[in-house]
Amino acid sequence: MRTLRLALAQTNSTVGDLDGNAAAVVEWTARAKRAGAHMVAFGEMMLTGYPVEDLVFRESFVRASRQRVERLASELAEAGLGGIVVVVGYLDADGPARMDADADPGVGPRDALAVLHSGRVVTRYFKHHLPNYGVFDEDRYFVSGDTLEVVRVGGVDVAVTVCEDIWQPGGPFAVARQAGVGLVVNINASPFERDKDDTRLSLVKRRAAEANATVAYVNVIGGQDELVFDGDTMIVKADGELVLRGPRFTEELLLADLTFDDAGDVPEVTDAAMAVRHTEISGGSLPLRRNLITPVKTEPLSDLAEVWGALTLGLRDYVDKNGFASVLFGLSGGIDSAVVAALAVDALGPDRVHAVSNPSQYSSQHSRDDAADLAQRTGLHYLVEPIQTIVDAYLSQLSLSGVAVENLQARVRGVIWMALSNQHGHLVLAAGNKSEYAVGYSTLYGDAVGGYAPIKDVPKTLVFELAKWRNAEAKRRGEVAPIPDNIITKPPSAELRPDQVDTDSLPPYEVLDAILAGYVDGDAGRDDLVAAGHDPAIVDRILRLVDIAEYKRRQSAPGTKVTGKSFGRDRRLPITNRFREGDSRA
Ligand SMILES: Nc1ncnc2c1ncn2[C@@H]1O[C@H](COP(=O)(O)OP(=O)(O)OC[C@H]2O[C@@H]([n+]3cccc(C(=O)O)c3)[C@H](O)[C@@H]2O)[C@@H](O)[C@H]1O
Ligand SMILES: Nc1ncnc2c1ncn2[C@@H]1O[C@H](COP(=O)(O)OP(=O)(O)OP(=O)(O)O)[C@@H](O)[C@H]1O
Ligand SMILES: NC(=O)CC[C@H](N)C(=O)O
Repeated sequence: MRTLRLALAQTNSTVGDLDGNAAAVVEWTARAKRAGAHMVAFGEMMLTGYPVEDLVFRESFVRASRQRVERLASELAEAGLGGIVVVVGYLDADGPARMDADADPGVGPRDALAVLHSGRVVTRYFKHHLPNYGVFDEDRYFVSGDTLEVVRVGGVDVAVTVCEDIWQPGGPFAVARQAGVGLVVNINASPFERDKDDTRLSLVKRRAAEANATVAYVNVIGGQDELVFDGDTMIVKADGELVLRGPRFTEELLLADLTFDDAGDVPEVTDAAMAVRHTEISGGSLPLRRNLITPVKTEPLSDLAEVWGALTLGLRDYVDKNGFASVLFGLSGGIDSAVVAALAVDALGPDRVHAVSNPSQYSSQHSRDDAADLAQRTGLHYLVEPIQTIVDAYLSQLSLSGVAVENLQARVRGVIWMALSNQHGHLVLAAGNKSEYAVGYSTLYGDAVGGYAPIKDVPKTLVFELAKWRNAEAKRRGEVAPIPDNIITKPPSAELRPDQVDTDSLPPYEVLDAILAGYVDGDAGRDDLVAAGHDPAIVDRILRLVDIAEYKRRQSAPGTKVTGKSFGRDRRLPITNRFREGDSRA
């Protein structure tokens, strides 16, 4: 029997920061070595960050990545870490991108993995299955690898694979079984989506059974524009036993001692879906420290806790990775900006959060009081900048009425936030939720301004649930609840005209969100929604609102994806579009 002490480094990388990411690999490898690990695996594209999008088309970037991985191998050896096997994701290419008309279809950019040892790149593996759905566009960028890489480490045969390789049957995992490997390492950049942890665990179990091997699944964490990576690193044995499960949303080095039969002679694999290449790093048993490793088994998070974790990490990383010291937003005393405030304080600490109350003649006293109360509870910086004199100055010059006057108020607020941003360098946050983005219920260049929209993918009904959950969480921890109860219980209102409430223009949010879940997230048609029991007149009205608001969404700030289908890359629709649901009915 052979024992391999495996380390899985669940780390946070930054797109384009090759030196910073390489330094993190050296630092975490040193930690793995101190813990007595023989092998350490990092996430997909750890060296470049993920996804690098059209940077793939720049030869200079590809070259920088290729050179950096070679240099990383020597830096590890220079740091006395050459004896540990390091598996790390990076961008490679063995030919020009396919957008080049003369490109050979068999070569091009590769979503690659390098195995580093003794100061050099011992071998490379190119991702076989390329995801090309939802937020992924890998057929645009990469050429699929066709060779499974097996490295022998301490007499154990280890196959290495990349992310999507584990999501599809019949690929590298089936070939790994034919190659008789003991362990399959799968390195990931798998973005968060509600309930994805349940999907992942059963997926890893299925692939472990398919490979008849232990599977080590390592995922990155961190925010990258609209995506947030949630970790959930795990090890599962061939029989489905869960050996280790890492935390969500935090960096962690996870360790396990894994026992295998001797690898013996290399089996000949013929007639497999992929070729198999073997590289021997060390055939003899590796020395094992006597200290016992008890692998971590993190308990799953509740649904709301994981959404909150994703939203705070997505916001924090957007702010930090883009170099902002602070954020600013309008705090109305309504539920949306209250939840954004609580998230921002959790993500950044109250000292980096600035909220502005901009009362107008229609702002109720309770909204002003609720905003001030929230500021006091959370300790964020709070400023009151009334807008009425500025609105009146516009109205004295322009003859406006109705929605134009409503929108003017929202726009004056937007101008104030952007002026404060320009003056003090705060990132402006847009407080709109997914239901509002869906139906266009926001003012362009008004409350929709901002560089980041933290709850853009959170339907209004979920905004309420999160507010209640966050307050209950505070109570459980013996802390002050951040959101005043009145904000949660009062009816939502834009307060842009006397006695306005959201239900003047929209159906109740429970009804709206159920229709949006079908139409936006599920791509259901009008007839499917009516057949599902929704009121036909409401369906017709909502679908029309969604269709004609495409132009607003296209101009909107990015925000953290938490649902199966977020606005943006997940859902791409033409702005100029005359198709209306129902038009094609016979
Ligand atoms: N296809 C297209 N492509 C490009 N631009 C297009 C366009 N169609 C209209 N436009 C432009 O967009 C303008 C209309 O958009 P916009 O100015 O935003 O105005 P609009 O959508 O007409 O009104 C904003 C709505 O949002 C509601 N609101 C505002 C603020 C906060 C809240 C809340 O509670 O969260 C709700 C408000 O009550 C009102 O119903 C047009 O005047 C035109 O300039
Ligand atoms: N009086 C105000 N002071 C500061 N910001 C405001 C004010 N009114 C609106 N805003 C900003 O405009 C955004 C949209 O306003 P709106 O009133 O629709 O949202 P809300 O008050 O957060 O939530 P809801 O009205 O849905 O309960 C707010 O989230 C807030 O950022
Ligand atoms: N980077 C990838 O290949 C990710 C795709 C995969 N289906 C996931 O969401 O985890």
